[in-house]
Formats: sequence, structure tokens, C-alpha cells
Amino acid sequence: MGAGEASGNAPGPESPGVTMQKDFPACGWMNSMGTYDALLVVSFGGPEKPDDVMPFLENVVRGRGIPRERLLEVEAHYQRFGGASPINQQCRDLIAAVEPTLDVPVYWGNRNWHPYLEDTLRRMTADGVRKAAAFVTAAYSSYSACRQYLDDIALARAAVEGAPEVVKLRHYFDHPGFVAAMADHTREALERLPAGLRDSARLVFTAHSIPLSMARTAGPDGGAYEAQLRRTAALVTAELGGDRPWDLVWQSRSGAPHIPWLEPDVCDHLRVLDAPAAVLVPIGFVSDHMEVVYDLDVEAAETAKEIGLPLVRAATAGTHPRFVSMVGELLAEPEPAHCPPGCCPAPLRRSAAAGEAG
Ligand SMILES: CC1=C(CCC(=O)O)c2cc3nc(cc4[nH]c(cc5[nH]c(cc1n2)c(C)c5CCC(=O)O)c(CCC(=O)O)c4C)C(CCC(=O)O)=C3C
Ligand SMILES: [Fe+2]
Repeated sequence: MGAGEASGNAPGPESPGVTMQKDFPACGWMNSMGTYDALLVVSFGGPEKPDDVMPFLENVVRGRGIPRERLLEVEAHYQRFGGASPINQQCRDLIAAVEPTLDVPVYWGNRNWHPYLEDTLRRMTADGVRKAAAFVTAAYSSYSACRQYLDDIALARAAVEGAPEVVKLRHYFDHPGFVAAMADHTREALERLPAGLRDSARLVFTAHSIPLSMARTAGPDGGAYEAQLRRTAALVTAELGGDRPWDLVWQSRSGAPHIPWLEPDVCDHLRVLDAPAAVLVPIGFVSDHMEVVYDLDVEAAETAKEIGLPLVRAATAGTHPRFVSMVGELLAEPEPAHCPPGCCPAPLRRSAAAGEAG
């Protein structure tokens, strides 16, 4: 989609002036605080060819106590898709849609795969960037979705002499742009169901499961990951109108079996669901990841087929025009406060508990 479409989407009262982007691309409005001279998109990273898969997975699970069997299982998911996750292309697409709406350059750095944050920060430093806003492709609180990215940014900055200051933009799980994108995509998914099932179809919101210990300590007061997801699910449902029943369930559980994670799993939930049809709405992910194209589109779809449940999956926010314009809106907000020090603490390392170093 082009910049025109992105900025031409009618802004709500919450986004005054956003339509100006198109007419005055260099007016500086998007950076009215005068604070940022670049946008840094920070993402998870993913493999792009078969040989990338194991090195990528080793990066992800280093020191995290993920059983070998789980790793091999996940490797097979990636290899089934030719060794490529959709995530990197989704980042490229988002950047291509966002960049023309801003008056600052956009950079991209990942946690677990090329382009690595550190390499990107090196380039930004060479380009003379002094203060960048970081847009992280994770909308919620929790160690994995927030603090770990802050730590990655800090580590990468420490490795690059003269690296720019990086300010992480605020959480956007309840931003009208994200909510509108997901509501739109949920509506589209409902349209794919037979007409007679649309009104009674259950909305099943999904997000990445995390260990209960991580869920309890998410956000400044704990419990923020699940609370924010429930808020987003309620906002998306409200935007659809009527009062449809909905559920929030979990997917992509990792870790050792004896460690409790958020439940129920989406497939278990579908099996006991008392509804004539269901729409999976992956609000936990801002774009298509392996978790979406495998865990939902293959695994959950097979479960639904087996039990005879009509099931469709809503598209992720991706490059929806309101999601794209949201990025510029976040950039134009006053600089967000830092997370308090105790917010979303790192979990006790399972590997350390098991006596391994590091
Ligand atoms: C909350 C959350 C998000 C959402 C926020 C965000 O988007 O950041 C997320 C995203 C993602 N997770 C991803 C991939 C993986 N996550 C793993 C493992 C884990 N995820 C966790 C949590 C989350 N993960 C946790 C607590 C673990 C256990 C290990 C640990 O404590 O860290 C593993 C190990 C193997 C396995 O799955 O067991 C893989 C390969 C990819 C890339 C997918 C692609 O390639 O398309 C993405 C976007
Ligand atoms: Fe993950």
C-alpha cells in the first residue's frame, strides 16, 4: 500500500492532524516534539532459508531451558515452510508502508536474526542519528514482549561506540489504530463464514502463551499481559457492535512440560467450545509469524476439521492502513516515560536453576 492510502485513512478524534502527513510530508508535524531523528523498528527476527533455521533457534533459546525435543519440533514447523518465517518480509512491508508517512528515516533491527540490532545501530551511528524512537513489533507488557527488547536495545547500544539514544515508544495494545485494524480483519473473517453462521460464531482471541511466573510479574503491578490482551479483545469486540461472546486463549506454548504456562491452549479450547463456528483472532501478534501460519493455520485448522467446527482466522494487523498510521501517531506523542525498574522482570533462568552456567 502507498503512503497516500496509509495517511488517507480517516483519523479519529484521537489522531488530530494525521491527514496532514500526505500534504505536508516534510513539515515536521510527525516529529513535532523535535525529539527523534529516526525511527527504529525492532522485531524478533526469523529465518529466511533452511540453513538459517537451527542457528536462529539456537539464538532464541540460548540459556532458556527449552527442551531439545521442543526445538526439533519447532524446527520442523519452519522447514515445512521452506525454512522461512513470514516475519522478516512482514517487517519490510510495514516499513515500506510507514516510511513515506514520516519525515525521518526508518531503520530495522532484530533480536534474533539479521539484520541484528547491533549492526543497525552501527549504521545509524555512521549516518549521524542521535536519538531514535523504537517501535517494537510487540504490543503488550511482559518480559518477552517488552523488557527483553529493552535489554536487547541496551546491549546493542553498549556494543556500539557513540550509538544514538533509543526511546521505546509506548505500548499500543489499546491504540485505536491497532484495534480498528483487528476489528476490520475480524469482520472480513466473519464474511468468509457461511451467512447462517456469522451471527453466532464465537470470537476466539489468541496470544502467545507465557510461563505463569512471567504472566504474574508482567507490567508495573503484575498481570499486565493478560489484562491488556483482555482489554484489546473487549475493544475489538465492541467495535464490531452487538454483544458477541468471546474468549481469550493461548497458543505456541514452549518450555519444559513441568513449568506451568497460561492455559487453555487454543486447540484444547476449540474441542470443548460450544458454538456453531469460530473466528480465531490473533491479537497477540502484530503480523504473520510462524506461530500464526503454523500453530493456527495448520494445527488449529486441523483440530477444527477433525471435530467438524467451521473455523476461519482473522488476518493480523500487518499493513492495515490504520495500523500503519498508528506508527506515525505514536512518534508524534510526547516522549513516553521509561518503564519502572521492576517492571516485567527477567524470569529466573531455568538453565541456571538446572545448574548450567549463564
Ligand atoms: C510473549 C511472546 C511473544 C509475543 C511478543 C513478540 O512478538 O515478541 C513471542 C513472539 C515470538 N516468538 C517467536 C519464536 C519463538 N519463541 C520461542 C520461545 C518463547 N516465546 C515466548 C514468548 C513470546 N514469544 C517465550 C516465553 C518463549 C520461551 C523461551 C523464552 O523464555 O524466551 C521459540 C523457541 C522455540 C519454541 O517455540 O519453543 C521460538 C522459535 C517469534 C518468531 C516467529 C517467526 O519466526 O515467525 C515471535 C514473533
Ligand atoms: Fe516466542
